[in-house]
Amino acid sequence: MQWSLVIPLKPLALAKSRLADTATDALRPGLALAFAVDTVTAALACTAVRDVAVVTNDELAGRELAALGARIVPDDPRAGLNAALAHAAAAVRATLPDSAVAALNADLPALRPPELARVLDAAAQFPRAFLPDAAAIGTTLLAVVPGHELLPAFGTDSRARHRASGATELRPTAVDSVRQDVDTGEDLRAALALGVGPRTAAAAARLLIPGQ
Ligand SMILES: Nc1nc2c(ncn2[C@@H]2O[C@H](COP(=O)(O)OP(=O)(O)OP(=O)(O)O)[C@@H](O)[C@H]2O)c(=O)[nH]1
Ligand SMILES: C=C(OP(=O)(O)O)C(=O)O
Repeated sequence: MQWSLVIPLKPLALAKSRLADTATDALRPGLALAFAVDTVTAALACTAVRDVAVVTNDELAGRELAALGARIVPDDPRAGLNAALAHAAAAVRATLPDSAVAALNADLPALRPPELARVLDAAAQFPRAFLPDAAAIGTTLLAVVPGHELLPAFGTDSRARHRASGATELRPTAVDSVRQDVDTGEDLRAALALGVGPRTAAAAARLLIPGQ
């Protein structure tokens, strides 16, 4: 099965606020953009991915991610993450009504295309499925096959919400890079240990993280 991905991205100046103790206000927007560039680059290189739509109102990020080959969908609802994802999924299906759609976070700088393909192949077995994040509290991917609505419920404790909503929790092995979202300095160290993409490696090198 070939997938359309929808990837949400906040305005960079507001993004990754929980990294304030790790990256200054001057460096954080560039770091958030680096995560998104590495995430989208890996997503576009995945054999199971047909197309990638990024839902964002950030102009700079929109330009850079469009240059990589992503479609940019404006975050017209301006009503938070789940409204943005539902809007982007509808935009994708307005063009491709029978597409399989998966929402993927933009903060997966260690993402490896074969690991994403493994997760999407697993998701194809169920109407609606999700992958818990590395902390096992949140969600990094929510996927629906044709004929089913995404019904995103991302945010704090989204693993429990997605489970309660009837989505199947995926448990594939060897997919750490798809689960390693970066919210905190500790998450960033974990992602660096897995091996991040080149943009994040360059941005992180400016942070002087202990142990890097
Ligand atoms: N388009 C859009 N994307 C969003 C919105 N809120 C969050 N996101 C994105 O959703 C993904 C998951 O959000 P978080 O992990 O909480 O990232 P974040 O909001 O940048 O991080 P914090 O500021 O620390 O909460 C990230 O890729 C965000 O950029 C929104 O209102 N609109
Ligand atoms: C949006 C989410 O991410 P975080 O917990 O990183 O805010 C989520 O896990 O649903």
